[in-house]
Amino acid sequence: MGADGAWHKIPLPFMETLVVDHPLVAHKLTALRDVRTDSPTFRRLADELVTLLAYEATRDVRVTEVSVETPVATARGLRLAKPYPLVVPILRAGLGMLDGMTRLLPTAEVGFLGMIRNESTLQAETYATRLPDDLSGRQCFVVDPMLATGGTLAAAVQFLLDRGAIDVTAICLLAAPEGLAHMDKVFAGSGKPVRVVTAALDERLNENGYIVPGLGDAGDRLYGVV
Ligand SMILES: O=P(O)(O)OC[C@H]1O[C@H](OP(=O)(O)OP(=O)(O)O)[C@H](O)[C@@H]1O
Ligand SMILES: O=c1cc[nH]c(=O)[nH]1
Ligand SMILES: [Mg+2]
Repeated sequence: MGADGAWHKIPLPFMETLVVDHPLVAHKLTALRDVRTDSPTFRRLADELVTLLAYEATRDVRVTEVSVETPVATARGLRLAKPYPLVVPILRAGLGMLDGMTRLLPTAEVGFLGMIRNESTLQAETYATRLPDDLSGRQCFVVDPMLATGGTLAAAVQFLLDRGAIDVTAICLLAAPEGLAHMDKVFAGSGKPVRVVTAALDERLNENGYIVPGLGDAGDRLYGVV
């Protein structure tokens, strides 16, 4: 178990993977999965869940020592270190997690990746890239609700490592064993910390590459596509 039962790790050869164990996370995830949950509620739950997961996912965010004057005396404290982290939502579904992240990290810079999984090949295709060219020295947080085959997330993380990111943490609402194994294989030799923080490790992928039991297509459920 992790910090007093807050999370547990999935044993993988390389990549650190935390599953957050908290009754509020479990409660909200259960409602998110429910096919009867409508899009407005689905959006609210995704927003709330990412904030709960981000609390654990940002344990290693870099800080710097400062001192401030209180109304009473000088106090020593910490502030987020510069350069501030980069938050990268993967469009479309990652957008449903952006507000929850920037609420917790208001000074973070936001980059964007537009990616879509070709549903016949299950390969990720990138249609939009808005990232800083130079990420040297930067911590990055990628948000995408679903880690299924891992093709999308692996490509997204690679974009960031190629630009010099020093560590990348992916926050996903659900992960499949196949996706974690793929990420672990792809980044085993990268020499840079890549980690995943999620609310649940589901059973498997079905023949269409959907997470079982999962929650369906996250983008469609977020944006009312029926
Ligand atoms: O791990 P993978 O097998 O790559 O699948 C996961 C990806 O699939 C979904 O995106 P989708 O391609 O449906 O685009 P959308 O977010 O716009 O719905 C989801 O939002 C992830 O990005
Ligand atoms: O279950 C899945 C798998 C990929 N993408 C989704 O949105 N849901
Ligand atoms: Mg989708």
